[in-house]
Amino acid sequence: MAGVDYLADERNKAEFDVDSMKIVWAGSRHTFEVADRISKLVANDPAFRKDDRPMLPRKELFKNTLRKAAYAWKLITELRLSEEEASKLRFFVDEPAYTDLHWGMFVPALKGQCTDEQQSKWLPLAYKMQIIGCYAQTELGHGSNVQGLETTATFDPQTDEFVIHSPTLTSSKCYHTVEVLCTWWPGGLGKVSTHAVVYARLITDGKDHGVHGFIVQLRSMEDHKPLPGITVGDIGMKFGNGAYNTMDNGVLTLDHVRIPRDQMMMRVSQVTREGKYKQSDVPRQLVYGTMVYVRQKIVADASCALSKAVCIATRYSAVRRQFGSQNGGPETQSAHYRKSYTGLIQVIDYKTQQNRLFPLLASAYAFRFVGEWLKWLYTDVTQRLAVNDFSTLPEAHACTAGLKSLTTTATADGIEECRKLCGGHGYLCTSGLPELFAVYVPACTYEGDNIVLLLQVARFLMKTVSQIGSGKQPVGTIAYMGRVEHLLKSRCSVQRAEDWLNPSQVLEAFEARAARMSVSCAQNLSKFSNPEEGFAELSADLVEAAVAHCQLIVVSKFLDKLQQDIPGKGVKQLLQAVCGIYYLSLLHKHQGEFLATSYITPKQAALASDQLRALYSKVRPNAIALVDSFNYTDHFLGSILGCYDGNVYPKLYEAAKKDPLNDTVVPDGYHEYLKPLLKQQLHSAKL
Ligand SMILES: CCCCCCCCCCCCCC(=O)SCCNC(=O)CCNC(=O)[C@H](O)C(C)(C)COP(=O)(O)OP(=O)(O)OC[C@H]1O[C@@H](n2cnc3c(N)ncnc32)[C@H](O)[C@@H]1OP(=O)(O)O
Ligand SMILES: Cc1cc2nc3c(=O)[nH]c(=O)nc-3n(C[C@H](O)[C@H](O)[C@H](O)COP(=O)(O)OP(=O)(O)OC[C@H]3O[C@@H](n4cnc5c(N)ncnc54)[C@H](O)[C@@H]3O)c2cc1C
Repeated sequence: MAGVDYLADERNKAEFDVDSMKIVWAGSRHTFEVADRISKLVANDPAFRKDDRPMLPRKELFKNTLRKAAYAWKLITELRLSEEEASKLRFFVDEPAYTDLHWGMFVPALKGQCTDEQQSKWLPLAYKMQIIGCYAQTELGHGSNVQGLETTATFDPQTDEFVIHSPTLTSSKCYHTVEVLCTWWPGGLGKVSTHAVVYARLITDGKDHGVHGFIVQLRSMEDHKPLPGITVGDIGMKFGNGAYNTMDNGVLTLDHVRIPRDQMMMRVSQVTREGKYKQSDVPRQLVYGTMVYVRQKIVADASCALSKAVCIATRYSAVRRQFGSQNGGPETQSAHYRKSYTGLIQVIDYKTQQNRLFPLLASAYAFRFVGEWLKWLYTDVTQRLAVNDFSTLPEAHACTAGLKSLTTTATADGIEECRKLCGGHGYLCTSGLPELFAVYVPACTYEGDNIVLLLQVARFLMKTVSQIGSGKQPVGTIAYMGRVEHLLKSRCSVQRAEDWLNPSQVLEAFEARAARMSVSCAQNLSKFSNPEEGFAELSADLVEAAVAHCQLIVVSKFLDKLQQDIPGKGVKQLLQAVCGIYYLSLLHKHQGEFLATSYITPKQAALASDQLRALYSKVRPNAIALVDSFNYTDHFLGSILGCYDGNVYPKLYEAAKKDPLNDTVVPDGYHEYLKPLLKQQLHSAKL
């Protein structure tokens, strides 16, 4: 029946003010209002329909994405949307497209790597989309190993140009031979971009200066055909129907392509007219600056993807009933389970369901807050860099790399868990979860493979441990290492389950675990005469230490958030419970490490589990309101299982009827393949 809210009872149970929580989730009232307005604008416009994506053939799918992106741009210009509103519009359109790379990587690369003069030439064109750009770094043979890139940019002093070239064979220093060496993967490159920021080894006067960024025009502005020397195309279908196949990830070879000297991005280093290489006062690592920026964005995005999956799984878990009495008669399951008017048990009331779902709900909130903090950290480091203060760059690199790894791994795993939490129906495309997973999972690989990034964090940790006692006081997220002596000796003082709600107690537990794991790795490393050999041999332990450090950051930022003034009836109390679920579920999952480092005892671990169960009960009546606080429209969720009114079954039935396979009662192919088969069986049966 239209208009009935099947989740109304659930919503009435909420013990906190949902409207206030919506503002906490959005970050501010202003951000909430913008997001609310723009998400409704998108949801109410049929041009942004997306439920047909899994069914469309690739070419149609891609063209459809071009149409949506062009229409979105038309709206942005006609409605004179601000930068914030425009980026929200692209977000709520919710379709991977070349624009993600143009706005998300090309423009930031121009801003971060170009001189003021270069910016004044290129940025206005990019802002008006008179040129469309991508970020072309990864090659067929080199992704993680950026220093190993083989494309070259050789300065020609005769013409004042660089000659950009992809060699056809990898150089002999490689162990393997790749027949064609080309750029491979960049989004937006395959079919759309007119320009690219290409990363290549800079060679002047026969000397290799390592990898630098160059602005290269790829296609004619007249007819979109590739310019001379350029071969470019799409790399082919990727994981999942619909999903990321809206994006034209591309392949590019450059055959002695000439660009003017001033198209080298010259903020970090320059090549003079005479061909002299000059390094600015800024660290070379700033060439990697765009990656730091995007990793920070990816952390913020993780909470969006996870919260979407959690919203679907939570609403559906409240709708779905399994076991109990069919007719309100005697129970067939334990009386502990809350029963609905029908006598059937809502699956959300099973403790096993809560134990899988609520930590993910808590992670979505935790990632939201750590994402907010990381944005602050990034802004802070950018302001420092502007005045040549590079002191916080290593920490910013470690935090963005580590948190990108931690949050994307947990989110990808979490989306898949949400699919399983929805049982069989979670496997339907109409649940929204298969596509969400397929679109999200490459986040574990792009912008730095998650293990490779954790190894960067581990290097930072080992460096910090080696400097303990040198007088250099660790600061920021690593400040706890300054108290390492205390953390190595101290013991957890929890005596009752409620003691696990004490923030300082919790923080010390996570600090002690992280510090002990790092120190243990450093001690083991010191047994190797060759540190690099030791690092490689112990890399699995080092990755675990890096994860412990990153989890500590997320927990501490959630606890910090709770120190702030949070208005709204019951909002802070609920967030305290959610935060408790986040850290206690981590403690439970990594119990082995907390116990092995001897900070806690088995009894204290058991008390943590008792407290965790108590928090599940506290959160249960608020679960639907907690996911309503994300303020997602049904369009954005793209899921029948997660629809706001909970009217799941009729919608599933209607959607099934609309599947193209049901256009005819008798399927295409019946006369060719089924009828002869059935006839033959009939014939042999008669025999
Ligand atoms: C709305 C949602 C978001 C939207 C977003 C847009 C859409 C996105 C769509 C998806 C788009 C996907 C797009 C894509 O995928 S774009 C391609 C992304 N590619 C990668 O991420 C490659 C990953 N590899 C690397 O980053 C490097 O090669 C690593 C780091 C692994 C090693 O490197 P290398 O071998 O050279 O380094 P080293 O270990 O010798 O270390 C050397 C020194 O440098 C320091 N260091 C290293 N790195 C950084 C850094 N970054 N900032 C500051 N410092 C850094 C390091 O600490 C060390 O310092 P020290 O110890 O010497 O002091
Ligand atoms: C959907 C998608 C979009 C992308 N978009 C872009 C883009 O726009 N622009 C662009 O330039 N690139 C892009 N990429 C490329 C992406 O950045 C790389 O794939 C990524 O950096 C990983 O590098 P790789 O593929 O070389 O993985 P590899 O490094 O080959 O990883 C393979 C395995 O080796 C392991 N490994 C590698 N090195 C080490 C090590 N030192 N120690 C231990 N283990 C190691 C990894 O953990 C992994 O398990 C995209 C990739 C994808 C999937």
